[in-house]
Amino acid sequence: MSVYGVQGEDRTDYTKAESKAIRARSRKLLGTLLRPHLWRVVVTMVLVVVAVAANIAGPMLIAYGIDTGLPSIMERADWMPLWVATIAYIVAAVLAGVLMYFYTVGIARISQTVLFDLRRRLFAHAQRLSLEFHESYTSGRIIARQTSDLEAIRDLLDEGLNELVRGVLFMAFTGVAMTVLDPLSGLIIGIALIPAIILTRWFQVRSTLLFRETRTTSARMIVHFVETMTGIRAVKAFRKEPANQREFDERVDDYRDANYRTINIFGIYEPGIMAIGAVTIATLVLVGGLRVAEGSLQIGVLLAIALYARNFFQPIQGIGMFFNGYQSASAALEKISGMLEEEPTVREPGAPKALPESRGQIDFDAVEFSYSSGKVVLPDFDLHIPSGQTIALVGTTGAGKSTLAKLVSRFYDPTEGSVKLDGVDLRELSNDDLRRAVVMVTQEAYLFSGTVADNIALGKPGASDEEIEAAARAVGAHEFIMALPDGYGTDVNKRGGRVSAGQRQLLSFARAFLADPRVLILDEATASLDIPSERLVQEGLTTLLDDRTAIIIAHRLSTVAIADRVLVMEHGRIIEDGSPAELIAAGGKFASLHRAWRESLV
Ligand SMILES: Nc1ncnc2c1ncn2[C@@H]1O[C@H](COP(=O)(O)OP(=O)(O)OP(=O)(O)O)[C@@H](O)[C@H]1O
Repeated sequence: MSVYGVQGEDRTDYTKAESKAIRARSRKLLGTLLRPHLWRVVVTMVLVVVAVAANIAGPMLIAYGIDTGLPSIMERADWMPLWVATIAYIVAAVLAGVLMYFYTVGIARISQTVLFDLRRRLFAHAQRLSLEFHESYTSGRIIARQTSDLEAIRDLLDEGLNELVRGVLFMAFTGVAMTVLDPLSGLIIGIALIPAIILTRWFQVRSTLLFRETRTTSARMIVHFVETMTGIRAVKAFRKEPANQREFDERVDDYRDANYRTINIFGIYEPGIMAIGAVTIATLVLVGGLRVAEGSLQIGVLLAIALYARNFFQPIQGIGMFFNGYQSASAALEKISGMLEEEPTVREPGAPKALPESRGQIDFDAVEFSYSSGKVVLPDFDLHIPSGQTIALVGTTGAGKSTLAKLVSRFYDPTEGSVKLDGVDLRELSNDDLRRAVVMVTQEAYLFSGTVADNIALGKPGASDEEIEAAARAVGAHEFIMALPDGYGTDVNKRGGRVSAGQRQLLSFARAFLADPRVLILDEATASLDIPSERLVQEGLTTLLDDRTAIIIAHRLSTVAIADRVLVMEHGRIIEDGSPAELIAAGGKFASLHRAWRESLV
């Protein structure tokens, strides 16, 4: 099994070599994200080192003030050392504050820029990837990459990393300062660090497991909720409410238990660290106090040691938490880097060929096609469509009609052979030329947020209002548009702007009319249309098909009447090919379909 791209995203049984490859991929991504900010990273690191050092100087200055400043006042009435200590203390505090501000702002700027860059890259990449990718990688997963995964990385960059850097520096500097002031105290704090590390390690291992459990139980709870609500009609129709409620209760129960357990370990960890801190301070004060009494330690030093020790263990919790954030962020980064590793299967050529002036002749030359699953959908396909012809594709479900349409619009490339438009292999055309020449109107007739006019104008960016209206008139959409609250300016997502399925279809016809492609592919949606809307759509269709090559995946036999030629497909092959009249006369498959349809009308 491979770990390339998003494959194996759900696997947990990676071999060592595979894990290494995945980690290397994440590191590489992180590298490319951070490299442009390298100097800024260095500057912020210098800032934080100096800020923490200035902060650490405080207790030492207090020790100096007490041990040197006070005796010199009492013995020589010399106030100078105390003044020096006080002013230095203030300067150090202000310096630490100011530098910490610049560090915080600097690190936030880096992390925000990195996140911005990553978000943009992900979006651009997801749009660039071929339809093949999107047909197998669900939109839910892409959304998770763009939301929860990026949030995990954001949490780490904004909070976790900051706490780690400050915490580690603070502890290291404090340890050094204590050792310099009094080596014995340094040794004591060093010894106290051992149980603190053991406890933190225990917390880290437990909390990783528990956080994972909270995430899983919460996801299971949400999935059940979403499933119930999206299927609420079926739930009510089949009286599934009590069963669903029971299941939901169980999942909430699991989630609650997981949360209890998490809170429980926090309840042990935090007081545990506090207790270690308290025992350490007590020991330091006791040992230090005895030595002060003995005269081998100055009182100011003892005070500084106590001040240091009081804050010493504070950052350790943040450092422990960092590793949790780190784990979810690195899992997120692994998934994101996997998606970014995917390459479009349909690529634009480096040196595209120009499309000759012509009106859309299509040729399938010895085309063989299979989806990545390996099943051959079109085994050996030859087809010549002269320009201007209107083709109706008919056939049983799964025969390969949509596949053929997807090959003409180059959403996929053939496995063998070639598909040509006006004599040029589609693989040699630029995306711009191809999209201008071939337009596919899908069943869903998707409307984007914006006005009716915006939606029609998608066919030809920058189209004038007159052009938009002319297109709408041509396909017979003008009347219903004028009846909308704001006419062409109606927002399609607002109440009142809601359009019916048939009207949506007409809007997508107007869009295609405005685009004026050489080749139009139409996956005709029918089920949702009533007879008057169907008639409306039929009229729009006739205008739309004029003067261009058209391939209609015909679910309705009434559409077939306007076709010049009918292709009947079965198992990826054309089994009948001719004008509607010829095929009816020949008495084959199409004739019997046609007969059944005529009978159903009576
Ligand atoms: N994205 C895909 N990945 C793998 N196999 C696919 C994919 N899309 C379609 N197929 C398979 O290819 C075959 C042809 O499908 P296609 O959608 O072209 O049929 P169709 O004739 O358009 O059917 P319908 O009338 O039901 O839309 C089917 O067996 C289907 O299972």
